[in-house]
Amino acid sequence: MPSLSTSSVLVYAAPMRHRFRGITTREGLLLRGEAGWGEFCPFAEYSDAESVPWLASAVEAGERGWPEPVRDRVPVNATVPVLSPERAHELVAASGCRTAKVKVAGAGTTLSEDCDRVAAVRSALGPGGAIRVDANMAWEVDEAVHAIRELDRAAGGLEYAEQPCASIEELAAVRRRVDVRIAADESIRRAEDPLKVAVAGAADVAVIKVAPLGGVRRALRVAEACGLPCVVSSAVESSVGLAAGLALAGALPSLDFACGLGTAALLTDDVTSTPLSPVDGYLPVPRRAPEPDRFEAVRADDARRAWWLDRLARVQPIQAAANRS
Ligand SMILES: O=C(O)CCC(=O)c1ccccc1C(=O)O
Ligand SMILES: [Mg+2]
Repeated sequence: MPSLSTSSVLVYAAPMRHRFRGITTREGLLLRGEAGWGEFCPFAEYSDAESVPWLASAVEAGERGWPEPVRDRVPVNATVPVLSPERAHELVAASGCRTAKVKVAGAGTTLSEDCDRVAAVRSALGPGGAIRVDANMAWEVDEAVHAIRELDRAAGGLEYAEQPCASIEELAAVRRRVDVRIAADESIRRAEDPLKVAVAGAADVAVIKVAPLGGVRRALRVAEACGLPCVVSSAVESSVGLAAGLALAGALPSLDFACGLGTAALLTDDVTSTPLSPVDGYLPVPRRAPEPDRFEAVRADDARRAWWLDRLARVQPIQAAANRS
């Protein structure tokens, strides 16, 4: 993106319905190229170097667009933050989704609270639904083995447990000891070598995210190389960023599980009047990102806009150089 006029750069700040990953407002920068809109939204604490693939993903959307899809819709999971059982039940029942991903092991919470939340989600889904849990690396191996067994019982069967521990070696150790499938998330998106996970026999499922992997094409290569069934998941972007995730899910040769792309529901508002909110548990595979025609509703203040423009200006030259080499 050689010259970005400021009119084609929008910075949004959308409040979240529930605290998620420690954040209460999701921010990001939208940029427009020949092919459409792209989203650049690394989390605030990410370094400039870590933000490079996120920009590559936005530039791909803006300048090239995405490869041809092989399906026109994608099943998605409801994403359940650390909430009371009552609110978790409500959220899942209202989602229309047949799969729910429940966040567990949140700071200051107990396993018994997690079990109660998971049981409430089962009652909302009924016996035919699928429940997965995500511990975001919170457990040690023994703790994970114990928690996964308890949660599996409380859920009446878990589809998989996502990233129970931090390291690949720990994931492999847990996987040998439990009957529940193990999914790798952080191990893939922040690993130097994303494929190490499969090699180590550490996971049954790979969670892949477009932005941290540097765009749809690069994520497709990671998916192919890892040789595992993939779940495409969001980084809780606006619908502009979600569209890239759907393009990836739409282009994967096979898709065996629901994707974590139903996260528009976690934001109180979106940048577009045509948000990618699931209907009956599915999202369409779009050819390009939706127009941010409701951007005014979530326009960031001048200070946050300046912060994002600064970040973009620092990351752009690094990304452009990486692209050339
Ligand atoms: O997978 C989902 O259902 C939603 C996406 C999600 O959970 C997520 C969103 C932002 C950052 C991290 C994660 C995660 O999977 O850990
Ligand atoms: Mg995860």
